[in-house]
Amino acid sequence: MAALAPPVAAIRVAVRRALTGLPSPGPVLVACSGGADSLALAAATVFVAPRLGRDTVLVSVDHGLQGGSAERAEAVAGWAREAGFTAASVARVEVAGRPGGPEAAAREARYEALVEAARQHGAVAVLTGHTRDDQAETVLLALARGAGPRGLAGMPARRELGGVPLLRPLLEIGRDETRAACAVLGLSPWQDPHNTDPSYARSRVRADLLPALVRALGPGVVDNLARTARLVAADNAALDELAGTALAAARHPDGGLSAPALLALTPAVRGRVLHAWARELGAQPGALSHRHVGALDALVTAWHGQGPADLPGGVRILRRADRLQPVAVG
Ligand SMILES: Nc1ncnc2c1ncn2[C@@H]1O[C@H](COP(=O)(O)OP(=O)(O)OP(=O)(O)O)[C@@H](O)[C@H]1O
Repeated sequence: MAALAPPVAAIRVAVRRALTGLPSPGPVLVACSGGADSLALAAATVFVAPRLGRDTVLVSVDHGLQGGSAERAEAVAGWAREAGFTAASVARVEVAGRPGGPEAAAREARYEALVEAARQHGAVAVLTGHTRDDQAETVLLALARGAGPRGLAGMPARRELGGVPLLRPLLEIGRDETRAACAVLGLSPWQDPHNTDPSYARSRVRADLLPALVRALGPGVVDNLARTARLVAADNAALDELAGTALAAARHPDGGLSAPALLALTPAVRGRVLHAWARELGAQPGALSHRHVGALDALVTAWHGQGPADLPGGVRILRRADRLQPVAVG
């Protein structure tokens, strides 16, 4: 019997590891664009999941943004049925009219459709094909925009998505391995023109920055960036836990927070407490910047009778005596 090609084996092992951690029985849903990463993921999942007693569902999202997108999504779903997926379908989404840039709008529409499909099929997890290279790009982009530890932690291997776990089993697999696996399996991945379009920052990182870093610093760079993300994520989890305890201790029954209690915290924990509190009060995480948290922090650490801090989502915080208090705007 011929030996299993190493990239195929590595991807199957990664998928098996991710699925073995799922607590409840039920099908898993693979989000597949037809690109090399998610195609390799789909091929591994349809091999591994049935051996663990799980059904498999594949969904290909048609964003309707490029000519031929509907046909391509249908072709991916057709391949999946032949490959042995229990169910495979195309989800057509409307991207226009959503807030944010086109990439963000497409992502939001895609995730909504995936959650809806997961509900329909009773899927216990949604799997995406993000790789170690995607993670390295995410870390570099976060570093360049000064995102802080939350951004440097990159993408988690698991998070909640509308009540369904979102799993990224390939975060420690290289893009060269997904391409090699597709080649070995005789699969022809689709090349997304967006991935090479220089008008996207991520494409420029992929095409120019990462190759330049590898040339300058050696081939271990991608792996090291991904490891940085894992290390920072672990520190973030510890700091978030401390912040949760500190937030509870600083709370006043009237809904405010004690300024002296906040002042006694280390800046790293205080920043997280204020960030968590602002989110709890309704400030949208995507719009909540360092500047907003800095204005809240100044009410604690640089108090000189200044006016309120206005946060996104119509949240206003002012300081009264020794307390930070939310007040109605308008
Ligand atoms: N149109 C789509 N339909 C279903 N899932 C998608 C679609 N686009 C992206 N995804 C999911 O999101 C993941 C990340 O997509 P993104 O386009 O950011 O990265 P990528 O590295 O180009 O992935 P791929 O090679 O699989 O297209 C994909 O691996 C896939 O699981």
